[in-house]
Amino acid sequence: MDKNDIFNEEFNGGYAKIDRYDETKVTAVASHYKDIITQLGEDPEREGLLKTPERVAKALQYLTHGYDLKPNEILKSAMFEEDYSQMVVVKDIEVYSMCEHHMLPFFGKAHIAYIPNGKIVGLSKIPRVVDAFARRLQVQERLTNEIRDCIQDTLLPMGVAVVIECKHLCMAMRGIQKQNSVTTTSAFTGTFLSNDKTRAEFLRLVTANLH
Ligand SMILES: Nc1nc2c(ncn2[C@@H]2O[C@H](COP(=O)(O)OP(=O)(O)OP(=O)(O)O)[C@@H](O)[C@H]2O)c(=O)[nH]1
Ligand SMILES: [Zn+2]
Repeated sequence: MDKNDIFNEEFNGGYAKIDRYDETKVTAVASHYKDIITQLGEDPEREGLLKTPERVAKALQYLTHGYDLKPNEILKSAMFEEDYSQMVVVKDIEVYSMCEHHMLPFFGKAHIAYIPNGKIVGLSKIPRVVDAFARRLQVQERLTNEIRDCIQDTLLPMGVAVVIECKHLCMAMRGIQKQNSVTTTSAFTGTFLSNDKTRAEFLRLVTANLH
């Protein structure tokens, strides 16, 4: 099976099959989590917690499965020559990532545009690229730049625009505890950088989604 699809297929089916996980990693991570549960003052042997180390290990493996994906290969698998040179915008792409400082989730939406230069890409591949970079330990700024660079370097379009807006749980359920703050990051190449009108058009198309 295509490695890019291992977790997606399982989760499209609504259920994660245990045999798809890397059992060696699951066992190693789970044993650490058993210690962590003890250190937190809990009893890892009580019924509700017995399988928790393994569950957490599998959850973390899923939440970081982007390391196993090759985003540039994802794009290359569906690039088509096409004489279309207007902006292509894919907006409201759900983002779920983990902040690398606290390993707590940050989540929100990505809005992505490119202007073709002889080639278009299969639309679903853009959210797949977002996931490939988001499902890692991240900061929002690097996530934004990595998506931009991948699309620019692989598809070689006239320009790429990426806007991401996320809530960070490390700022909501701990720390500064701001429940409603949203962080917006953006990254541009080519025409989106050099042409104010093009950038404004992109921002106009996605602004309705910004908080
Ligand atoms: N720039 C950036 N910062 C982030 C992101 N996710 C979390 N952070 C911040 O990373 C910083 C880590 O700062 P530290 O002072 O080392 O950690 P801390 O003591 O837990 O900080 P507080 O969250 O302020 O309590 C915090 O300010 C977080 O808000 C991100 O995606 N981008
Ligand atoms: Zn954080």
